[in-house]
Amino acid sequence: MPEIRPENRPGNSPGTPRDIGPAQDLVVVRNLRKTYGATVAVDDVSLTVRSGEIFGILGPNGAGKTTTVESIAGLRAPDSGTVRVTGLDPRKRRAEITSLVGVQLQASELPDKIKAREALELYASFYPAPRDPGELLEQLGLAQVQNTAFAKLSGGQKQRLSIALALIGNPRIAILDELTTGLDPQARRDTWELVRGVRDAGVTILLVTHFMEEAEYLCDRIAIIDGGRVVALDTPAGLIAAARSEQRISFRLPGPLTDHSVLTALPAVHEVTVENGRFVVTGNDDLLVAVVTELAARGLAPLDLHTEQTTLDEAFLTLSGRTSEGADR
Ligand SMILES: Nc1ncnc2c1ncn2[C@@H]1O[C@H](COP(=O)(O)OP(=O)(O)OP(=O)(O)O)[C@@H](O)[C@H]1O
Repeated sequence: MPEIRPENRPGNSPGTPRDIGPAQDLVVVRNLRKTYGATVAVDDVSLTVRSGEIFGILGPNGAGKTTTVESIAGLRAPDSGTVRVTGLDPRKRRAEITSLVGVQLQASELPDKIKAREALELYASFYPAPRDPGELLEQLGLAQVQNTAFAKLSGGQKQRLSIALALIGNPRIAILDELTTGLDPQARRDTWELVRGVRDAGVTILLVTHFMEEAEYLCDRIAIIDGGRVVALDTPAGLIAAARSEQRISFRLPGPLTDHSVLTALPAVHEVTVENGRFVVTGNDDLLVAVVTELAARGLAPLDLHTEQTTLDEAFLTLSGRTSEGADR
């Protein structure tokens, strides 16, 4: 019996997990460099995307994100370095790469009058083993608007259509670039759930974004790119941990604590301040347990206790050495 490889199996759908086997290195980028005249778009990028993950490329405008993923899709020729997708050179194996890698079309690139279903059927005709357009319309919640002209679709529907177009060729990898830009919060959430469903069905996702919240919510691993270089690459939790220099807790006390040195003497504590009767204590990872235990030994239970977490936003700023104005673009 011939082997049916997952990427050739028709009808894979969100909610029907593919049997993709153990994770493998699907995309391997080594020392990628790409210039446009005097502009260094990508200086030196190395990363590996494993099968089954949602891999995020996060960074400010002009960081080199799009040039990196376009090189992976074979749309740009690197000046130096190597790119391999399932071991293939995307510039030399165009036909295979086109089937393996689905690229999200920017929604505005479709003609106004084309209907959602027509667009999908047209794109399906470009691929050797496409997915069924009707099934994709159903799965992406577009069946009701399949005969609606593109210009009349809502922002969320246009975005879902662009995801459908990235998936129509039944790819192993989908590149989604600025997936939710311009969407309202509900449409953004809906799109995130959809992307998770696509991944759960076995499509590896390479997600380009400059939204921290999106990267933190969706991605298994994230490469932070800045100035054409990878400045950090880890899980969202790993990036936050790497950037976290100290923990901070704050609380009130039901009774007086006249001598603060009982807290400052604890090895886990760096600093104690009191603002309007509220204690703010910073220290290392053991801070919370150490402080609460010490207070309990004195019969004091802290009230209104808050622990402050480092966010991915703060991690990005720490790891890239940027100011918040520089990151929020
Ligand atoms: N075709 C091109 N010709 C000339 N310069 C380019 C071209 N494409 C990109 N650049 C420049 O290369 C740099 C990196 O661009 P790139 O689009 O890869 O970054 P990005 O991180 O995706 O940015 P954005 O978030 O704005 O899309 C930028 O300075 C950009 O102006």
